[in-house]
Amino acid sequence: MSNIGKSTNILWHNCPIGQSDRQKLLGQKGCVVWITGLSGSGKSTLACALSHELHYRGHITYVLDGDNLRHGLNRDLSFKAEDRAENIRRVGEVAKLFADAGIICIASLISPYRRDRDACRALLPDSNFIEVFMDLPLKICEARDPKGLYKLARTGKIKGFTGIDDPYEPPVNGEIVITMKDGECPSPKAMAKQVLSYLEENGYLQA
Ligand SMILES: Nc1ncnc2c1ncn2[C@@H]1O[C@H](COP(=O)(O)OS(=O)(=O)O)[C@@H](OP(=O)(O)O)[C@H]1O
Ligand SMILES: Nc1ncnc2c1ncn2[C@@H]1O[C@H](COP(=O)(O)OP(=O)(O)O)[C@@H](O)[C@H]1O
Repeated sequence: MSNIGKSTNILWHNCPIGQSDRQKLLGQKGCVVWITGLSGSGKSTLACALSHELHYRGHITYVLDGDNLRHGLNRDLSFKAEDRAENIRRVGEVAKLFADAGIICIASLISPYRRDRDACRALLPDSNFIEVFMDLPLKICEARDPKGLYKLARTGKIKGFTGIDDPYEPPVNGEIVITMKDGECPSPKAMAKQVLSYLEENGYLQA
C-alpha cells in the first residue's frame, strides 16, 4: 500500500498487456516530443507539420497543444507561475500515458520554466522525452504576433506575458534546437524533417 500526495492506501494494478506489446502492434516506440518556446515561435506549426509527416509514413501521433488544452482540461488555470507549473505537470502526466500507449505524443506548450520541463522529463523512462527548443528571437515572434497578444502585452493590457514581463528559461541540454539559418526561419516541413530525422536515427520509428 502507498500514500501518494493526498491519495492514501492505494495499490498499483498491473495489466498483462504492457507498453512493449502495444509498441509491437504499432511498429513504433511511444515517446514524448516536447516543443517549448515563446508565443509565436512556431510550436503549434511544428507540432502539426510533424504529426502530418509521421501520419503519412504510417505512424500514430497525438498532439497536446497548450492553447487547446486550456479550452478543457486546463481551463481552471491562469498564467501565474504556480498555474503554469500545474499546467505543465498535468500535460506531462497525460503525455506519459500517451507514450505508454505506444503513441508518439507531441506536446507544444510555452512551458517557460526549466524546472517544470525537467519534472516532465523525469516522468518518462529511458530518455523517451525529446525536448525541442524553438530558438527564435523575441523580435521575430513579436513581429509575427498572429493573435495580437504581444501588442496587448506591450500596452499593458495583458500582464505577465512570456518574454515581455514574464520569464522564459531556454533549455540547456535539450535534444533538438530549431534555429534561424542565414536570417531565415526553416519552413514548417524543414522543421518537421529535422525532428523526424532524430526520431528515425534514435529508433523511435520501429518497435
Ligand atoms: N500571459 C500569457 N503568457 C503567455 N501566453 C499567453 C498569456 N496569456 C494568454 N496566452 C496564450 O496562451 C497560450 C500559451 O498557453 P500554454 O499553456 O502553452 O502556456 S504555459 O506553458 O502554461 O506557459 C499562448 O499560445 P501560443 O501563442 O500558441 O504559445 C497564448 O496565445
Ligand atoms: N517555420 C515558419 N516559417 C514561417 N512562419 C511560421 C513558421 N512557423 C510558424 N509560422 C507562423 O508564425 C505564427 C506563429 O506560429 P504558431 O505555430 O502559432 O506559434 P506558437 O504555437 O509557438 O504560438 C503563425 O502565423 C505561423 O503561421
